[in-house]
Amino acid sequence: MADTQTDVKLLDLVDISVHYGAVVALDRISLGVRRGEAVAVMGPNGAGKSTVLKAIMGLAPVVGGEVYWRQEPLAAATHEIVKEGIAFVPQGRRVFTHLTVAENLEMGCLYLNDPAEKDRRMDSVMELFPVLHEKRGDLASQMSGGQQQMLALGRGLMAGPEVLLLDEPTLGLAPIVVGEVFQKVSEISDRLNTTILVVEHNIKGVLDIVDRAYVLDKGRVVHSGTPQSVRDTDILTRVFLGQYTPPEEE
Ligand SMILES: Nc1ncnc2c1ncn2[C@@H]1O[C@H](COP(=O)(O)OP(=O)(O)OP(=O)(O)O)[C@@H](O)[C@H]1O
Repeated sequence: MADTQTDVKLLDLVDISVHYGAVVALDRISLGVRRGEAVAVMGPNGAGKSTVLKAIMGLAPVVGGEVYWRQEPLAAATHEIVKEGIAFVPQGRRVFTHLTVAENLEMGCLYLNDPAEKDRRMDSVMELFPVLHEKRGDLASQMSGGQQQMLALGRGLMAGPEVLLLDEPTLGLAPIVVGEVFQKVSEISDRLNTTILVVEHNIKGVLDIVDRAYVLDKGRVVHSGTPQSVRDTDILTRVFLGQYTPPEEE
């Protein structure tokens, strides 16, 4: 459960702007996640959702603002961020298809020089995802899309993260599998108490498993609050139909 008594964020983006040349992908957005929370980032295509995660990972051209991690500016290089306790599960799963399931999982904690801890994490991931245990010797290429997504989540967990960043975990999956992925994300949040920031296009599914949500439109936060606060407004309809006008322009 999140520490909702305080507004202290474990991961906090303050006034972040990202420009890709003339394209303003993020325009002074502020959003964050408290320890133990599961938070969704939603919005139409091109709203800037993936860029939020890339800005945290040092993979986007941030031109203004600051990313704070445990209340200090996040200064680690992209390849070092996982050691800080932040794991990124990218869009499209990106598993290593020519490696086995177990080898893919090991890739999640390459930097770890503690075989006992590696085994402990492997056991914990296999317990959470029985299918990965069952198929541990199979090539990842032999797995279905849903199983590859479980593998991608498992690989992220092998880093032993405090925060898991998930970019569209249900994209391209069959409806029946979508429910299973949300169920697993929910278990990761509830059972492992891992803090989660998830970008997701499946509004209904994601609102059922998060504590809070941000709605983005054209690089700005246009709503933030509990899932119920999102359901109670017509903000999503307006942004998805392109009918949202920022207050200062109304
Ligand atoms: N590498 C890039 N070069 C140029 N423009 C980019 C790049 N990456 C993203 N953009 C632009 O930045 C804006 C935000 O993109 P982003 O991918 O973050 O949106 P999104 O909300 O995740 O969209 P989607 O739901 O389609 O994935 C878009 O206008 C996009 O075209």
